[in-house]
Amino acid sequence: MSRTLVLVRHGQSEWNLKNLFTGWKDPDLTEKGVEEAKDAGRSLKEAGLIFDLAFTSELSRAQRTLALMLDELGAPSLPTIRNIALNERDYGDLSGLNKDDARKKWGEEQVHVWRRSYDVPPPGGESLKDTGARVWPYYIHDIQPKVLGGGTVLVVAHGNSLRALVMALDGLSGEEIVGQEIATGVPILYRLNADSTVAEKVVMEG
Ligand SMILES: O=C(O)[C@@H](CO)OP(=O)(O)O
Repeated sequence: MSRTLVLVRHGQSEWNLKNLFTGWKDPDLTEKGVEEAKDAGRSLKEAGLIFDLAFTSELSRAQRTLALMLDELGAPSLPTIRNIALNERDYGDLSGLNKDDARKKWGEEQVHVWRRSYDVPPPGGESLKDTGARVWPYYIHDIQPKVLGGGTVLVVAHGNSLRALVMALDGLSGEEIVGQEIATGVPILYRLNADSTVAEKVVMEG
């Protein structure tokens, strides 16, 4: 019984590089992002992981990261399910704005609250709690059964959609999640017990 779940944030995007709030906007990966995706695929291959199924969002940066990883894993036609529930948090009116310009306009602290707090939404967008309210049910109904059925499942998504998932898997509070960052292209491996609790977590850094 593998019961293995691997979470990967997409590689660096053009808008990560330009320091823009991205949310549901759809920029491509940078060259560095392409390399990060390939490295993630290679390290999972070296670790001997053989996936049964992959999930990703409706956004190109995650889909392209997944495709690059699957090429490295030698599994380019792995069954893949795309769902909007795994999309990045909707950044609302901040989408497309430069993060430093936003800090100048609204102040460092307010921007940090919008970016990392649990339940304060950015103007016109989703809080992490709102994001979790779509990510977690999707995990429970669609992803978790595949893992508990004994599968090895890959999820390639986004910084905040994965923060919402990690918060629930790790049992973190609204205060604890503030300090959690998900690095681009660094696989986070969970092995689950039969009762769905986490048996082991490994962050596969370089
Ligand atoms: O802009 C975004 O959509 C996210 C992820 O890149 O940014 P932040 O890290 O500020 O939540």
